[in-house]
Amino acid sequence: MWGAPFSAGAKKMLLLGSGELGKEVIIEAQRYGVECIAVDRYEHAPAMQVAHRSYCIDMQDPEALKSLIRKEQPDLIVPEIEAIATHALEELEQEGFKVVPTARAARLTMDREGIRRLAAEQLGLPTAAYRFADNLEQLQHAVAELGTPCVVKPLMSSSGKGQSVCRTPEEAPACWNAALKGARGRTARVIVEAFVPFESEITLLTVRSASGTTFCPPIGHIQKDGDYVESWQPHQMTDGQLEQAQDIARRITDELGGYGIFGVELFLTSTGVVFSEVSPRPHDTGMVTMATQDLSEFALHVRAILGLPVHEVQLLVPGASATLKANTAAEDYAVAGIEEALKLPRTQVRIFGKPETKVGRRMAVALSTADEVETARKIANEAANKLKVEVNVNHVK
Ligand SMILES: Nc1ncnc2c1ncn2[C@@H]1O[C@H](COP(=O)(O)OP(=O)(O)OP(=O)(O)O)[C@@H](O)[C@H]1O
Ligand SMILES: NCC(=O)N[C@@H]1O[C@H](COP(=O)([O-])[O-])[C@@H](O)[C@H]1O
Ligand SMILES: [Mg+2]
Repeated sequence: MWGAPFSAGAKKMLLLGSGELGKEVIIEAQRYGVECIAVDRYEHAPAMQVAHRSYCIDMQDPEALKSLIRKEQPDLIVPEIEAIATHALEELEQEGFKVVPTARAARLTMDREGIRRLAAEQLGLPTAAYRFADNLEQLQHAVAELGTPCVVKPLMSSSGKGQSVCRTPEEAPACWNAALKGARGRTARVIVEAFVPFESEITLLTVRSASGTTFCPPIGHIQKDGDYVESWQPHQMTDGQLEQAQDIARRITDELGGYGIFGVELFLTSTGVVFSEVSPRPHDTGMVTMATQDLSEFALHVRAILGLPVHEVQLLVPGASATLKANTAAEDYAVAGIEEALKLPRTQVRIFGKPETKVGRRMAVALSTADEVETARKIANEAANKLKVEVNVNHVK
């Protein structure tokens, strides 16, 4: 039970990170009459454009974070990205604020070391062999121990930023420099992972709610340079693989606790299912659920975090998503080709409305459904190819 937005009895949700995923979370929360506050490090972020109000702060600055939250007094603090001063969230939780799903989950998953040690060393989940390194010498030692190819990632980064595959020991210095450049956080430490020769990879969206734990049908995806370019649902798996995947997802999400959706990333290999990482929030590859499920991953997240019941998720139709990325940096841009994309059958597009482009920045996504996943993938890719980011179009206002 809650009052209208702006009233004393309003239910207030404060989102930390305001990208394309947060935009959909806020749209779903608005449907429940929740008062929505969007926060990010830059102005006019996508979720800010659909929120009741917004703030631009450095979310890695604990003092800035605490003073905003104490001022706003939200009922729910919803992390939408990893790069947040999570120790400040733990302090706020101690004061009685509710962090989604929990402040500890946000802290452990923002840092690849935290979640990897928990998954592999505490829970005994199968993962790639790994080492950590604080400098080039340690990285070279780790590469020698793990063998090549291996994958080097900054401890704090997402969407593949700063990640590289080290194919020979000679490539180690280039990998070290790439990690330093791409790290979002304030640490120079990296994780080095043995390369997993997977047959396919999936996201198993897992919802923890007042009704218990429920799983969405598996989402298959393809990543380029560590970032997702295409996803589809359902992904064909054997009963045995699905059982292993759900078992891993249940163990890691039970350990993290709290209510909300989790994107559990898994590799399917010839010898079994391997845990990769988990997001305690909606997942980019899960955008496909806006077209395929009765309740999208965003609707499920909002329902779960509000403490509402969540029933078994219904897959209504097979579908796929394909992304549009910018290839140059520009402040003036437009997305062309929307009409052509929408001429394709059973296709929708979502344009995120980011204020500027950057090299490799995700700007929009095409969503298609069909009677077969393969057809949906083909059409979603065709639709995304019709979309173009045109820069410096010199719009006259
Ligand atoms: N050890 C590995 N072996 C093989 N491929 C890997 C390995 N680690 C990562 N990858 C590939 O790189 C992709 C991105 O890796 P990861 O999920 O760790 O990065 P990320 O920056 O956290 O991405 P996101 O934030 O989009 O989830 C994986 O989905 C997979 O395709
Ligand atoms: N893999 C994580 C992911 O997809 N996160 C999504 O991307 C946004 C950042 O985009 P930007 O880098 O273009 O600002 C985040 O805010 C979130 O919505
Ligand atoms: Mg990932």
